[in-house]
Amino acid sequence: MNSPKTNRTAHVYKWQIPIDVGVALRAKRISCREGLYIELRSEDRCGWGEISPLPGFSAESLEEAQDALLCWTKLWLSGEEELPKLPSAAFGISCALAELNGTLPMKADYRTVPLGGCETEKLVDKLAGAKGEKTAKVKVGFSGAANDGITVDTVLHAVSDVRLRLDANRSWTLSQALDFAQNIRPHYRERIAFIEEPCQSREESRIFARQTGIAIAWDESLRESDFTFDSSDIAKAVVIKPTLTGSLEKIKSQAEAARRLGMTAVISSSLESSLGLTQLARIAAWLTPNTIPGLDTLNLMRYQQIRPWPQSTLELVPAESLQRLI
Ligand SMILES: O=C(O)CCC(=O)c1ccccc1C(=O)O
Ligand SMILES: [Mg+2]
Repeated sequence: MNSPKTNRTAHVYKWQIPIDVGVALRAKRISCREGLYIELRSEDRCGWGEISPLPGFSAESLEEAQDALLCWTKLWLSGEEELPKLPSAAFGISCALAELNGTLPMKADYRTVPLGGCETEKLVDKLAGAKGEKTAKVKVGFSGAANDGITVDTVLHAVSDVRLRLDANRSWTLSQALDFAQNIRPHYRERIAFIEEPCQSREESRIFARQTGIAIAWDESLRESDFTFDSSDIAKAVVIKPTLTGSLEKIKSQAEAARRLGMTAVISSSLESSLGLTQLARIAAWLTPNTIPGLDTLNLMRYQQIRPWPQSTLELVPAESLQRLI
């Protein structure tokens, strides 16, 4: 059901949250996460969305996203519906519209895959004590490829029921990536669910997968203009970051394209605030019900806003405390 064109109201909020990005962002360090919220009302219904382009990852700036959002809001109030082109704005607005229209299911997947760097002892301790499905995500590519391989092998050896998602963010040449694999015992390699983007080029990453038997996933590649879903692609998974991708419709079509090819689609964070993250948990439960999403980034932030993540002990800042633009 679409909202009637009369009785519409809208607010836009601007916010900043101190953040310690740790290993999540590599060289692109930021100390403050900034963004916008849109709040749409029609009759007695309400929908929220988060628009927070990620510096170093989004092509658009916050200023550009804000201009697009304010312009769209004016048009929506007068009865228009068409989404802006900028991915962060299209994503946040489409979430707000989906909430308003009741098309974003409430059921959420609040499981996360704990995210960390290659600090063996910490990781082994944390995983040894974990219950249920043991999957962790480890950022590699910081301390030399061979070293990373040794660490990964050690963790797979120490925690016999762990599965790892690894992320190299295109750090390695093919020969470095092969050095990494060389240090992981072949029978442990199947417990690497995937490694995201091991090499600088897609073709090298594919050679790495063929030569080592280690599953690879596309993250950055998925958002490049020459990327296509291809049934002969050796990659086992794709990482979908909605803030960097666009509308819910586009997210849905990528998740469906992956499923048709038998690839795993993983909904993942672009360091959204708790409002956006809880919506990503709902999107994951809806579109990728058999896959734990990659949303372990809330604890990098100083506090939550508007909506709390269940079990989080971070302070929750309500809408009334945020700066309202309209
Ligand atoms: O995917 C996850 O599990 C966590 C999110 C994450 O790693 C990330 C977060 C922001 C920007 C880039 C990345 C990345 O995948 O490299
Ligand atoms: Mg990644």
